[in-house]
Amino acid sequence: MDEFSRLFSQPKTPQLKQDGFSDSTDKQQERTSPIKNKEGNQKAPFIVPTSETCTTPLTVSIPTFENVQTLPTPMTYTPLSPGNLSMSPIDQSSLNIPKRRSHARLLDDMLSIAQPNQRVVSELVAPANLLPQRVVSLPTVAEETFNSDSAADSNTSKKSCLSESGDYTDKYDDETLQGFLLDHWDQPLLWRKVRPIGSGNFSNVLLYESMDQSDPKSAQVAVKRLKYPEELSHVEQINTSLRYKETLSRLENSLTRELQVLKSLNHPCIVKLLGINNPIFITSKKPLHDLIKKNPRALPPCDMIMSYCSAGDLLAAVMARNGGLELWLIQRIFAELALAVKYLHESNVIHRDLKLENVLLKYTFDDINSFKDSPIYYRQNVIELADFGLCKKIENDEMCTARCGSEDYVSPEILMGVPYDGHLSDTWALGVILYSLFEDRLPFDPPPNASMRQRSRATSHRIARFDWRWYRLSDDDTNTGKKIVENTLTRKNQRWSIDEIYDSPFVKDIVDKLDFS
Ligand SMILES: Nc1ncnc2c1ncn2[C@@H]1O[C@H](COP(=O)(O)OP(=O)(O)OP(=O)(O)O)[C@@H](O)[C@H]1O
Repeated sequence: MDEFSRLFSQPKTPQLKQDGFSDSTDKQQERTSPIKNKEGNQKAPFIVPTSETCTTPLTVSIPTFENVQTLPTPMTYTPLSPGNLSMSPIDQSSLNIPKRRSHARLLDDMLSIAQPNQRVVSELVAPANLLPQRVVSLPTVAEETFNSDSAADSNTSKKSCLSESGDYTDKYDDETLQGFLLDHWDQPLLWRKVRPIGSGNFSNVLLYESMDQSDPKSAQVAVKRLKYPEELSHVEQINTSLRYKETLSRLENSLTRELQVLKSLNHPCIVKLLGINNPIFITSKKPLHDLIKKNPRALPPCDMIMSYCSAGDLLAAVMARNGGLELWLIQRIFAELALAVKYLHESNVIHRDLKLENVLLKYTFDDINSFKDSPIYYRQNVIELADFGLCKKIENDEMCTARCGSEDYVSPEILMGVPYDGHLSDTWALGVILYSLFEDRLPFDPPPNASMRQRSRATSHRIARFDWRWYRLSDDDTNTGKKIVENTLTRKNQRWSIDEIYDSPFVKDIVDKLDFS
């Protein structure tokens, strides 16, 4: 098995519980904690207003981010000027992005699902002696619980669930999926399993092909199979514990939100929900409760039938070619991503989990290169944005309080625990993505040639300090995309909105040429 195959065979790190982050209420609590300077002396307090009163607490505490408790007062963002670096210290041949490590999504909705002994984000600091190298996820307790690679396991439990769960199950076996295209609940269709294609913290994704192949749109589909938490998947009798009920409700909220939002979206650069294995997941407001009532012993599987992107996710694709994506390709991919996010924000949806793994490619880089000069180049989208598990439909000026996202992409205001504007957290994540494509490293990883001390600093610490800089592009004054990064990886009151990103020459030059109609 070569190195890349080995990397990708690693299960993703599950999203993790933050005990101190259980503020699922809308009202933000005041948090207090002394801020210390380098010597450990208490500094002037950092101020966090409450969402309700906007009064000033004396100090702030950052719950459970042990390594963040000594945050300095966030500094003005000062990326080092290109002139300060005569030569990039980065080894141009090395690629430092590839790390399937901390997909540490602080999923507010899932808090009660996590096991008490799961890792927390602050444990994901790079070991002090870590040399620049690829880092993969370390196995965790939760991975043992929901082994993301074990499609076979999930099939087994699926089979036993299904045989007992009534409707929509009789035609099912391990290799065959019965499902329904949206709003065609009276016409069951059959798909045959081809192979697993990916896995996340909350799902396994498998490729299926239609048995009759009559509809090209659903001839090949990606089936996103929800992973039920252990405590929900092996219920031998009706479980009336409070924890069980909370877990069920939170999972149900998250699932129905993802499905309803996906169902409402229609954009070429966004993955499509084509159907579902059981219409109750779409038609009921409380599908899991309804299903449990039907069969209290186990939950039947939830299989979302999605459009299939045959070239996989962007992180995997970038890794497979060891980075070094050409500028025109980065520009094209990012322009489509900006289009997708603009559409989402105009639809009052925030994504909250924008990252390289959630950008899916319809074509390989080689394929894109091969039709780059043909007229279809601008008529065909090359990406689809996926994973709406953390998305939220919001009112116009609604602020969010749920701390969620993936560790490397999360904005400082989310880390700080203050109510945040989800639009701006999305544009922060876009900045992280674009930087990563330009530099082949994540912006808040330990810098190349970092000292032991710098390495031991948490990613969250660097994020809170806006501590990033250009390396590979330090001397490049021609790349107009740099402006997007510089105006997104910055304080929220200076940060670009999606419209500003869209209007920047780097994006506009491409989107003006696109014609997906
Ligand atoms: N429509 C698709 N076509 C091709 N591959 C897909 C598709 N959907 C998902 N994948 C693959 O499966 C992986 C996991 O999917 P997804 O991110 O939706 O799951 P998740 O459990 O919500 O993940 P996360 O832990 O990131 O929240 C993706 O990174 C991608 O590699």
